Amino acid sequence: MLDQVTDLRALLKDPTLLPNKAYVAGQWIEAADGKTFAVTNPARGDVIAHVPDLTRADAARAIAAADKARHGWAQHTGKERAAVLRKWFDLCMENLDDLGTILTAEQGKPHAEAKGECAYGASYIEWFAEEAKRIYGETIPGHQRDKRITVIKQPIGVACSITPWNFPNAMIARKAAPALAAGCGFVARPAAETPLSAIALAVLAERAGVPAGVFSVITSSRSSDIGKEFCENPKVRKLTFTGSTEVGRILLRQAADQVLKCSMELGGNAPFIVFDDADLDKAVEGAMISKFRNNGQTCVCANRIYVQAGVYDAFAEKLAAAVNKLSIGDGLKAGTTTGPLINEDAVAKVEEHIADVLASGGKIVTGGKRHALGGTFFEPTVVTGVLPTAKVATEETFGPLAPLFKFDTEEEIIALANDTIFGLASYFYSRDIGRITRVQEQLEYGMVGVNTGLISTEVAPFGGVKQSGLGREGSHHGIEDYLEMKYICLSV
Ligand SMILES: NC(=O)C1=CN([C@@H]2O[C@H](COP(=O)(O)OP(=O)(O)OC[C@H]3O[C@@H](n4cnc5c(N)ncnc54)[C@H](OP(=O)(O)O)[C@@H]3O)[C@@H](O)[C@H]2O)C=CC1
Ligand SMILES: O=C(O)[C@H](O)CS(=O)(=O)O
Repeated sequence: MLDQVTDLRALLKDPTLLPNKAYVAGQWIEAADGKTFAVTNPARGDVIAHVPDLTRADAARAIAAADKARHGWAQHTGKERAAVLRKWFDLCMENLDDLGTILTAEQGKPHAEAKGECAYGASYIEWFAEEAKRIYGETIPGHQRDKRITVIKQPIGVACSITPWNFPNAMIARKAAPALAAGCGFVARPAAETPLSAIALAVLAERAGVPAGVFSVITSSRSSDIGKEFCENPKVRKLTFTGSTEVGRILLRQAADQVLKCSMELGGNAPFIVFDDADLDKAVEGAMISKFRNNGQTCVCANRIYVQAGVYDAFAEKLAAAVNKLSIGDGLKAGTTTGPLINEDAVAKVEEHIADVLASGGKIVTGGKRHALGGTFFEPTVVTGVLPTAKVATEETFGPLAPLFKFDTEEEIIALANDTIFGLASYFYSRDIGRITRVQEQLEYGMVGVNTGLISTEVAPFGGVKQSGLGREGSHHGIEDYLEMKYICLSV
């Protein structure tokens, strides 16, 4: 338990996973001015570590080191880079228990779920270890008799990442893995709330043989300063960001001056649709995983739950019964299924959305208020009678609120589901193949779960359309964002 731990390392099998330093140019460093910032456990509010509060100058040093080290790294064969990434994957899996403890302590999700995230993150390292060997070019029949045309793919150069607190391991792994597989240099800046998972990943990358300078981790509370360095430093050729659409817009504006290539995994507002012909028990199972994974703090969470009129009451009753089985508590306590929210702002957002639903006649079926545990713990909540004009219909709750909207027809629900600036994930349950075919093609989203509430995997292209992002992560598509295509015309 973390009741009064002032140093998380006391809970680890391998305390060397947390040097509580930043990793820059192959060195474990403090901030030049000695400044640090505290990392707190959201379940208890106690400080579990202090890490260096690096500056823009430190980020510039990491970028310069990456720009120097990347050339030697790119001269490795794909197979040689694959071997290093495979070793990194193996070390992540060997240290899964400790990586999970670190993640739970800084982010709050239950230990089993945290280990699941770290295995999910490692799966991207494993996947791109394999993709490193398959960066193929092509030959094209010449347009003239004396011309020979080839196309080769080369690493884009220095890539920088900015990642959120909700998946502090997997979001970095999902970016660093393709970048390193492609032969890039990589500088990661994790969220200030959750820097420890990134530090542990760097420890294991160093042990796996990633050359000094190729991979750096900038721990800093100065997100804007570091972001500006990433966008303005001419040595940087790629920015990859996961976080809110609001911050994504800021970064895209900043990146424009350098015409910086950007990948953006941004906000979502996923519809979860249950048709009359659905298997209700499977739909409830899918709604639970989609809505309450990470306590509702994922970009692909069901944000709006639409239930066709004929099964609305039955679904609401079944969902509330499942929600009431959740076990709220400290993520390091055995049996916990749901941890705290990340901070007070997150609690306020959930309270705001619930109050808004109630003000327009909605009803609480279960939950609805802060949990008796106090702090940022919140009762998982189901509300009915939600109107299309509710805030939760257009804003991302990012918390444990399941708002049930009623609908009548297929045409009506397609229009409602698509009526958003977002387009990341969507889900629907039906057993009618004609309806499944029509609906999956009409939903304007980057990802569609049909009769499932969990779609994230390294083998498929993860990403959104509209204002949910640019580019895809994972799958054989994921490495393309870290490569440049070169056309060579040889006159013979
Ligand atoms: N599409 C996807 O895959 C995902 C999308 N998201 C979205 O992100 C939001 C929740 O995550 P949250 O962390 O609050 O999102 P934020 O967008 O607030 O923060 C994301 C990251 O950006 C950093 N940041 C914030 N402002 C700036 C800036 N001006 N310049 C550079 N970096 C900055 C943050 O640093 P710091 O926290 O230290 O300030 C953090 O590391 C939700 O909207 C969610 O939907 C989240 C995860 C995945
Ligand atoms: O940050 C997120 O919300 C993740 O992208 C969700 S997932 O990849 O773990 O599904």
